[in-house]
Amino acid sequence: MGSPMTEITEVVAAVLLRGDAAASEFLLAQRPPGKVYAGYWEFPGGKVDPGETLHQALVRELQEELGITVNDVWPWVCCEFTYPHATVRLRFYRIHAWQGAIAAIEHSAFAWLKAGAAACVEPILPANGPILQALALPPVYALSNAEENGVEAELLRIERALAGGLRLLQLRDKTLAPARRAEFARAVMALARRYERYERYERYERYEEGCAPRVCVLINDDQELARSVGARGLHLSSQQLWQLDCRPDFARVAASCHSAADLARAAQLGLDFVVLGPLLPTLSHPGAAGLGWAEFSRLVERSPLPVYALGGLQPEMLETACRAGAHGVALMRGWR
Ligand SMILES: Nc1nc2c([nH]c(=O)n2[C@H]2C[C@H](O)[C@@H](COP(=O)(O)OP(=O)(O)OP(=O)(O)O)O2)c(=O)[nH]1
Repeated sequence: MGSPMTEITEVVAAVLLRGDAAASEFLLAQRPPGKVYAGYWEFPGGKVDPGETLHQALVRELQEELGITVNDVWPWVCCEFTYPHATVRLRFYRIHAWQGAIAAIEHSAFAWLKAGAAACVEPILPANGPILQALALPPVYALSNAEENGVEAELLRIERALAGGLRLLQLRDKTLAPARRAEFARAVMALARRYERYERYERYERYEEGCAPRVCVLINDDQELARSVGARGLHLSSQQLWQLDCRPDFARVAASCHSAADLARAAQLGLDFVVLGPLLPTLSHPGAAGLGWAEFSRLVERSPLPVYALGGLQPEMLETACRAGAHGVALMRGWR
């Protein structure tokens, strides 16, 4: 028999969401007196009973705790955390629809919080800090494609997209000549600054001066360029993922992953999110078979980091991706 410290308690937790993607809110609930961590705020949910599937446990917990019925749930991130009382494996699910009115059957109070803004309740269960950060990520991660579109046309596309609400952009274009790429990066940063609005985000020390930029540009592969143009984000290739021994010092760090080992490495380095692919055959690699949705789901099932699906996707595939466990979609051609 294993010692209690090595046993893992399986827990399911629900991120109930309302509003559209641009201004969504999620529900936190306050743990009642008598429970461990009484008074702390959590996502509704609880332990999986013996013999139950994760889905059955989630449906039961939400009926017992909130009096609502759910059936359409999207698997999202999974993290392990060791408390003095137990080591838990928390499976988070995003839920956009339910039947019944939410009632405080077991909790002391509820609060709807704006995704990406400072949490207005405290204390929050210690395992949940990264979860709130993940909720601040938008559904689309846009990848620049100046190589195909030309720099001027790409700047126009970026400006239009920023005006339309794009918040997460990777400057890719690895084959542009270095001076041209630097010029492009400076121009992209100038655009991003024009569309940047700051929101208070004081809980997470990673952000300078307690603020999270609403628009984040991540430079692919080049820390020096990222610093020289003032980008707050860095995107690592899967190769760099294995060359670095610690997380580079940027507000947001992401990486490209192709395997379970890459995903584990990104989590170990404490990155913010990853892209995983290629999902489907792409225009750039037409002959290569993609992972497909079933393999994608299998790979992301235990990922503590939010995952964007990448490769041959269209914006309309966002929901399919989310049902497979993705946080969102990374697009090179389909964003506008
Ligand atoms: N429900 C929930 N539990 C969380 C979250 N974050 C987090 O670390 N946990 C931990 C706290 C607990 O150790 C464990 C959940 O156990 P619990 O005591 O709430 O489980 P339960 O509802 O089945 O309650 P009980 O029958 O044991 O009284 O997971 C979260 O966001 N939601």
